[in-house]
Amino acid sequence: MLTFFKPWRTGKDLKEKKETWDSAFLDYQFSAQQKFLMDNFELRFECLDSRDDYHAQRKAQSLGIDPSKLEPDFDDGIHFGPFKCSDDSLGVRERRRQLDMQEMTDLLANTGWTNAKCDLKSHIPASFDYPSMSPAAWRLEIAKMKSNVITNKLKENKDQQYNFPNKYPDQVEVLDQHMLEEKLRSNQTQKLIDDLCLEFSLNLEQERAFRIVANHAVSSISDQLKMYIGGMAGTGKSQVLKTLREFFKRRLQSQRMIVVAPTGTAAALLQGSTYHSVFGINSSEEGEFWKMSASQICSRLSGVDYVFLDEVSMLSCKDMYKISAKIASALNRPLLPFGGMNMIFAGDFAQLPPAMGGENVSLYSHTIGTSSSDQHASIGKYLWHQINTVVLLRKNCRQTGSSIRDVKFRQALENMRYKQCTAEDITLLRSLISDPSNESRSIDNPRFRNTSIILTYNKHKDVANELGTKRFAAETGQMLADFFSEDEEVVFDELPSKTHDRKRKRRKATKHKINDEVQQQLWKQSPSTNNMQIPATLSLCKGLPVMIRFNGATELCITKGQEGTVHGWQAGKGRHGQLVLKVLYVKLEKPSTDVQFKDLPLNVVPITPNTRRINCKLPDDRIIQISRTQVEVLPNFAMTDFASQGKTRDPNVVDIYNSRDFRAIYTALSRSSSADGTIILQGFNVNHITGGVKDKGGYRQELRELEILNDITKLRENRKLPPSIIGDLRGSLIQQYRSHFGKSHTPDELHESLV
Ligand SMILES: Nc1ncnc2c1ncn2[C@@H]1O[C@H](COP(=O)(O)OP(=O)(O)OP(=O)(O)O)[C@@H](O)[C@H]1O
Repeated sequence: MLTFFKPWRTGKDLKEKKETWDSAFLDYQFSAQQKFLMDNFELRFECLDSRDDYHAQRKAQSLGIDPSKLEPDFDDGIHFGPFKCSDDSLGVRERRRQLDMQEMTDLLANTGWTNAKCDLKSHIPASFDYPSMSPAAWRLEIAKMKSNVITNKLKENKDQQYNFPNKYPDQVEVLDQHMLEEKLRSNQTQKLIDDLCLEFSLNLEQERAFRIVANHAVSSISDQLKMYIGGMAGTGKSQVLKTLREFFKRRLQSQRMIVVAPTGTAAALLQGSTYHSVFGINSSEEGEFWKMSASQICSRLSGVDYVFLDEVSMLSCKDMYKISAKIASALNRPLLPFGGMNMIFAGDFAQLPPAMGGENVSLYSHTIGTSSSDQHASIGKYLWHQINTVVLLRKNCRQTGSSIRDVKFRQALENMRYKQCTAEDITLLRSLISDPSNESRSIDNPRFRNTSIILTYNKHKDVANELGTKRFAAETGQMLADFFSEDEEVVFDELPSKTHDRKRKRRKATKHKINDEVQQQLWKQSPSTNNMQIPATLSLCKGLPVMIRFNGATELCITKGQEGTVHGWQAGKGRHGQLVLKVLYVKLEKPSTDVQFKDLPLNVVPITPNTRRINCKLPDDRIIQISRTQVEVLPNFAMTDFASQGKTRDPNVVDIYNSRDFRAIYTALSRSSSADGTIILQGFNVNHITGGVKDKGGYRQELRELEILNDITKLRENRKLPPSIIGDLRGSLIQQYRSHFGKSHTPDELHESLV
């Protein structure tokens, strides 16, 4: 403070040789203004603490916790002191959570869903002699197999690679005989494109989307492709992807296209990877923490010309920026959007927005770009507006039934996208609600009772999983084995009361054994009480349906969202003498590719425990940070709407009573392929699906603009695009379109609620 406020040229001006700093400080007469400034010196650090609190609140929100009830010291454990916990001090939030869970328990019990009445003994796998390998040895084996798959892929890529003419004009390139044979090849290629359209029975729009990419891929000089394939759920966006994959495969160029998605579940469905793992982007929600250099990403992108990113609605503007920046830095082309890589985005904006931040951070958010606070998000939105080729698919290939109810169901879903359900739609949707008095339309019907339920909150998922597990054990005549987590308390160093350094110090953390009383409390807590949903206690039996909850090795289908059943396990004793899982063997359900581990049956994979640092809620509402070691799987009797996005499910059981808005309801219901294959567990909020999207400015504008871009793309493909409509950006294209066709002109297929 003296150096700041006392005039000085040498140290002696500040204090005499024998004087202490303290006495020099006390002797100096600071002015009132200086004292005021000194009082506020800690302001910055207080702001940083507030920022951390805010982040913690947002995290809590994602856990379904009311942030207004958060204690001010919800941070990272620093204020926490030694753990103490007592049963009789239930916190407000915990009490409410338990009430909510009880409601769901009662609801399921009243429908008869919890009663054991089938004989499922055939679901128990035969006993098997597992190789006696430690978890570490299995981890090594997984790493080895994963690296083999990657090496083989790279080798295949190298063998298949041949030089394509340079895509960038004004650059000289030596062409070989290979290029002279191009004409012959181009005829063969056109035949291949035609054949594939027939083989995959592509409809008109699907074919248009496929041809745009395929022709781009065979053209010797093409601009960077920046494309979006949209359309309502089930219109076959993934089908176009399948056709493209086959196209590249038949041309021995599989390496040219990679497929990525924002979540492990979506990626697993497409046999792709999360974009985090491919581009080395960290994500706490997906539990992915990558340290990848630009050269590593570059080697991953070697030979890749197309990136297909599905479920784009779940991407935030910031995510878009990160993806572009990573690709540009890996390819060393910082001046080009996405580093010049051809990008194909697919998805439906009527489905769920990003999990963290929702609509406000989505690609169509109206608030992004209006403040200077988040430039990355603004750049991300600008990048999204670089997409100038749009194909909107119209024909619903999922709900294809021709019965009157199916036609009505399709219409209701179509109207739901625009929050414009009619009275007739509501009547139809009400007829889908589970009816205990009608055996065929009850959730207790054998057709529906063994299907996992799509719902909104993780706490409700916990209830369904717990009750479903008990029921399954009873129906298979097995005892449940409880496997407990190994937890350690994470204690942070105290921060000095005054920070002299401008730089904020990172607090060191040390791990300590948790006392038995608190450990018992933690083991009773359900998975949704921690931010990564790692179960404290896993109750398992053989054949039990489970879902893998971490991205271990996408190449071996050990991916977050992959479904399977328990095949067997190796157990041991933990620090508290409790039963712990050493290895869980999971039989994969419909894996995207067969996985064969040595000495294990086909598609049985070993899952070993992971150690993660998590925020865990105690019954008295305090949030503590612990380090938990556990096998990351959960029973699969329910899943959240986020996990369901992209799936086709028949039958489809949904609980949309708590859905946040029309997009969540639409996502859950549109998984189904027929009206009769759909059961709604309880009622729904009619206001969520009626009233139109007039108040959803960004969403409405996005849909309108995509329709115009779709029209422009169609005109361009048919060579009917007026020459005045040129450009590379959404804004200018739409402006020229409007000035050519008139401001009030709208594409023919624009939904009436968007007019
Ligand atoms: N041209 C087609 N011919 C026959 N079946 C098709 C066709 N296109 C798609 N399907 C089928 O329709 C269903 C839905 O298709 P798909 O999953 O590709 O839709 P989507 O648009 O990606 O859906 P979502 O938005 O929900 O992810 C799938 O079962 C798929 O096999």
